[in-house]
Amino acid sequence: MEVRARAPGKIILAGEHAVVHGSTAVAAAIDLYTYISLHFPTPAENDDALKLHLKDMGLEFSWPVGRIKDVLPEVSSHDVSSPSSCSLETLKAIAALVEEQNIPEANVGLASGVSTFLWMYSSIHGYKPAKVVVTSELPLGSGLGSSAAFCVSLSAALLALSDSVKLDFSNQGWQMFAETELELVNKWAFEGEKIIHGKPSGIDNTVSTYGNMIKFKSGEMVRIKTNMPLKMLITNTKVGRNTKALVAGVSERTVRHSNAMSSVFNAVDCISNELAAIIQSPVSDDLAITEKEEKLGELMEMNQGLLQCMGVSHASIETVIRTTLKYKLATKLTGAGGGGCVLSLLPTLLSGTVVDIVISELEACGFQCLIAGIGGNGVEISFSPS
Ligand SMILES: Nc1ncnc2c1ncn2[C@@H]1O[C@H](COP(=O)(O)OP(=O)(O)O)[C@@H](O)[C@H]1O
Ligand SMILES: C[C@@](O)(CCOP(=O)(O)O)CC(=O)O
Ligand SMILES: [Mg+2]
Repeated sequence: MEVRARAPGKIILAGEHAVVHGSTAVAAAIDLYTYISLHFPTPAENDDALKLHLKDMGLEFSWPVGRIKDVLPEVSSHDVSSPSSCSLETLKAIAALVEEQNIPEANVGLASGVSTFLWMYSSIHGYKPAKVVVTSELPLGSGLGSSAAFCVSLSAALLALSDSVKLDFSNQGWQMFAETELELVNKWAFEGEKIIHGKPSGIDNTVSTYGNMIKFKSGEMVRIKTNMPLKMLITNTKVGRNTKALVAGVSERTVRHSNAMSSVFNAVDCISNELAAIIQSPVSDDLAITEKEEKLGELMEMNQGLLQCMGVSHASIETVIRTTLKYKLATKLTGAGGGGCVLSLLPTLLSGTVVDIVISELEACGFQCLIAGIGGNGVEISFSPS
């Protein structure tokens, strides 16, 4: 039996970083996915290793299950139905297992993903041999939530073949989990995100699990139904950055200037709530849509100004803002910032020719542009006999 899981990436329309400090944020799933396949060897295959194949990078890792048991003797006693956090001590032991694999210098960022894998796998399946293959359509470390899509798809695949979840294996094609199972998938994924992000708000794993569009505050999600067409140009500045370091930087600034930062976070909270209200309000005609788009654009620009206050913008992001402003497009960073991806709102009445010109100007700067579908399904799984 083999299971495949796929989980989407996301864009944050408003509220990144502030959401870590209790403000509201608004996020939507995008139609770019991370895929995980999980296969338990048959006795005939006589394999006693846990194998992880990161196909896009051409990297394969393998641990004898006995070695994992020696290094992590406690981890398999986890109650799968109630996830808890990975302790610092366990994380240190896992780091030794990761180090043995000699991840190439150019891919060191993957170490936290590999640690997350080892912890989630052994917590849910103990010391059982398996082969796990990962592929992703998402750029890693770019603000589109690759870390959450990885944790959610991994959590879904692992739980799908665990005793804690009951599923219909005979179903063909992609299928969704029931509500209580989704909750468990999301909880495990959040614990995984903690290993990668340090202090995640939970918005990324939640939108990747449930899909569509959500409003999120202090761990609570409210589903949003869009009442207007929403088209965003996503520009990847290709400047690498790390969410954990950026989140920590904002926290340090919050300690230094607590009153000023709490006003910034409060302003972001108002922006996210207003943005969500606009997206949800009914529209009667094209004029109403144009008015709503103008308000959304203004709110995105205000949010970007506040992200700059938090210290998470970057020269490459400012270049995208300047370039798109020539065509009157509103732009803000999405995700952790510091480089990574930037969103520009494409109004409904904007001509395709202008969009093409903006894209070619941005690509001439060395950036990469894409227009992703917004608001699709969350995590799904599919079974195949093998
Ligand atoms: N497909 C994947 N395989 C292995 N690790 C992954 C994968 N996707 C994400 N990760 C982990 O997540 C990290 C990127 O997460 P992060 O810095 O939060 O950026 P983002 O979530 O915006 O892409 C990677 O460096 C890696 O450790
Ligand atoms: C900055 C933050 O708000 C979003 C991070 O998203 P990403 O990992 O850059 O895709 C952090 C969080 O909410 O956990
Ligand atoms: Mg992330």
